[in-house]
Amino acid sequence: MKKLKIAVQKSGRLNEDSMKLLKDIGISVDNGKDQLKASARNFPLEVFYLRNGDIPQYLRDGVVDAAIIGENVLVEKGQDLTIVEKLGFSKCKVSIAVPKSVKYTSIKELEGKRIATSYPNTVNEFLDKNGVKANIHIINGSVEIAPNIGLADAIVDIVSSGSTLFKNNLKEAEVLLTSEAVLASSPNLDTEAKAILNKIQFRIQSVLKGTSNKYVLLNAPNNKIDAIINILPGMKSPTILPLAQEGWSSIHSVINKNDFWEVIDRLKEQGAEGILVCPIENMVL
Ligand SMILES: Nc1ncnc2c1ncn2[C@@H]1O[C@H](COP(=O)(O)OP(=O)(O)OP(=O)(O)O)[C@@H](O)[C@H]1O
Ligand SMILES: O=P(O)(O)OC[C@H]1O[C@H](OP(=O)(O)OP(=O)(O)O)[C@H](O)[C@@H]1O
Ligand SMILES: [Mg+2]
Repeated sequence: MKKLKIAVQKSGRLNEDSMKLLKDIGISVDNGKDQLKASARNFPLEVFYLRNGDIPQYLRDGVVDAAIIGENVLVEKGQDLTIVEKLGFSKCKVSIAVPKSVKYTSIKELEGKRIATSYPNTVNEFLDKNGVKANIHIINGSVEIAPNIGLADAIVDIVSSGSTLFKNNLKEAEVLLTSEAVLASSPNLDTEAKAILNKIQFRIQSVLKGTSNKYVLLNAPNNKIDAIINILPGMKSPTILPLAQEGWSSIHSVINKNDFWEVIDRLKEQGAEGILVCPIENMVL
């Protein structure tokens, strides 16, 4: 039976969440700290543990069919590759940063300056778009140190909390892109590989929908049901069941995680009691 070959970062920021996602979609596979590949026990999938930065070339060459990879790496090295699904973890930005002491008002100020980065294509594209010419110095790690040791006037690197910039006396000047982990695919998948990838995508979508929603159960007096239903949209419409206590009902529904606390406050105002909130593992619509 045909197996889909999927690349996952061998070690680093994406590894743990990528393996957790595979587990959450019901695929069990050995975590390969010391191995290059492993077969899933219960799904036609072979996992290749690779460096994030090498994955675009492997996808392009068809060595692997799909990958969990940082979107920023695809922007840098894989604009010809397809993003199948955004995965919601490892969110970060790729930004220009300059020393705190420098007055920065526009990208034009980087004309003729030295920029240290591990993302030369991303930087060149941004500079070209803005009609600025600068000298790019490619550095593979600890890019933020470059201005402090006199190697560059500015840097372009990943920013998340901003603490690495802060520690190095730098400030964010421009955001070039925002990124998160994505499921990407090779350009030339055959029908069988596509079918397996579709199954994986469907399962991922169900898990992502589940984790972005919560299941809510509450009790309410019958004369408040209409007001409460207006607050709770639910998937189709809320479920309403009579309670043993006369004049009361139990209402069940699904709420988006982002609206959660605000909705709960409004439910309480309308007389909801005994509110239970449960996580949703999967949501198949
Ligand atoms: N501080 C961060 N916060 C959130 N996401 C991040 C952060 N740093 C990196 N990432 C994301 O995780 C990906 C992997 O980063 P990591 O530092 O683990 O590996 P790397 O050194 O870029 O890659 P390789 O696997 O090639 O060694 C990045 O491409 C980016 O998408
Ligand atoms: O804004 P922050 O939250 O500080 O995150 C940004 C830092 O995180 C990443 O480095 P990482 O810790 O992955 O180390 P690395 O440079 O060795 O990859 C990235 O290269 C930045 O340096
Ligand atoms: Mg890193």
